Amino acid sequence: MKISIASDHAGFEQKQALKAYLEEEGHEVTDRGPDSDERVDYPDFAALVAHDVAAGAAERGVLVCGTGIGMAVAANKVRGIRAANVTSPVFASLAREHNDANVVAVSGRFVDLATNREIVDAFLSTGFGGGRHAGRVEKIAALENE
Ligand SMILES: O=C(CO)[C@H](O)[C@H](O)[C@H](O)COP(=O)(O)O
Repeated sequence: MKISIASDHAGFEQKQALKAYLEEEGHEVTDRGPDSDERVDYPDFAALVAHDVAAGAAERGVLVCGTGIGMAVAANKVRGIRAANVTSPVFASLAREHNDANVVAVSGRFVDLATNREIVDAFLSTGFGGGRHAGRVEKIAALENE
């Protein structure tokens, strides 16, 4: 799968590890930075990944900051993005199954790497459930026209 990944300084270390893990798993990963743990602003990097996904250059996005919250808030400002801030594998599955989330935002400071690997695995391997969830996701999209 084509994946776009980025972080801020707080998520840099786990971003590097998750990128390597995803590549080992056979995914095609675009690293949108940063290249060091020098302090940066998370919206700049959330935007790069969100635009990759919105444009179809990547099928899914992975973002890492201190909590994942700022990244998700910023990514969700881009039309077509449904970013979920996730702290457990089951929430990752539900974000896909119920919400058709296309970006996952994880915490580099409060969630360990092993858990974040499981989160990303669940996020990438779970399909959208459709059915009763489809109309709800359409209503989310309609909010973008208000
Ligand atoms: O956006 C966040 C909080 O919701 C992220 O955790 C950021 O990584 C965090 O705000 C960065 O904080 P810092 O004090 O500048 O390291």
